[in-house]
Amino acid sequence: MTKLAFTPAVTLGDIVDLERYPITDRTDPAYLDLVARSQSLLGEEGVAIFPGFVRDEVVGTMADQTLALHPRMFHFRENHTVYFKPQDESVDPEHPLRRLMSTVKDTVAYADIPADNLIRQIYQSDEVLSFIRDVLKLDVLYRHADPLAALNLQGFTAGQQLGWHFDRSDFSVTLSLQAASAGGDFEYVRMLRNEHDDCHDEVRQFLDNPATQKIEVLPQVPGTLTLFRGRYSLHRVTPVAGDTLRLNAVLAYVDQPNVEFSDYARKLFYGRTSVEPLVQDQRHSQ
Ligand SMILES: O=C(O)CCC(=O)C(=O)O
Ligand SMILES: [Fe+2]
Repeated sequence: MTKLAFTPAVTLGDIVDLERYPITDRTDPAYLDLVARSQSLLGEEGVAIFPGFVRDEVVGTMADQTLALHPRMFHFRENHTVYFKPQDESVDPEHPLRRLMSTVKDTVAYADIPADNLIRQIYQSDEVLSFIRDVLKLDVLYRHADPLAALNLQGFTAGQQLGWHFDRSDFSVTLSLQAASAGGDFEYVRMLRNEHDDCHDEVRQFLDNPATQKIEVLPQVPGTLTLFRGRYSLHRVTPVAGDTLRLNAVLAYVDQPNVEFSDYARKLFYGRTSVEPLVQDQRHSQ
């Protein structure tokens, strides 16, 4: 794959395939058609994917820039319930309110992503923000204001994974940068709970025997932008195998301005509460 050397004059059109995704003109009939199709996909399937959103020759550079940060990533390891609620010790051990899933991944906080990383250009783009807002049918959408959580890069090495969970947010936006040689697929079960019911019985049945539900799979194709509604659809990233890391970016957008993480959440996800970089020893301490 040819690599694009970084120059400060790189424009959005050098990075995003604007012929395929004409997001710079929100009155273009092709744009309106793209948004309408994506809105119905997201409504019906809970997911809308945009393959080739980032041009092939650029995504390799983004993967290299991410890989260069790997030694500085925070090693995140947490056992959690699928609901991310504290374990309920009063129910039996196999109950989903007590059963623990394992998540292990390496993360780069926003503050640690160098200014010349091309992923910043996508996150800072107002055109990308408006496109996502239009597909989500929202009147307003903001970049996350947290200096650590706004934009993250993730790396999954062999054995690392994201355990089954429901998101605490209505939607997520991710960009795949590199696929693992094996594993690292995104799997989901559509609408396994709903607004009114956490569906403990169905979730328990599924965890006991995954064949009780239809599992859909999104293989990771570099350059693909994914919008996913994960609050009610159970999902995970399967354990990575082999030497090639699964790399992606998580772009955090919210429907309110000035949203920041609590100190507790910062410490949990990034190992620190301030924007100052971690000292080496703390990064891979677990
Ligand atoms: O890495 C991914 O593809 C999904 C991430 C995810 O589900 C999450 O961060 O909640
Ligand atoms: Fe998730």
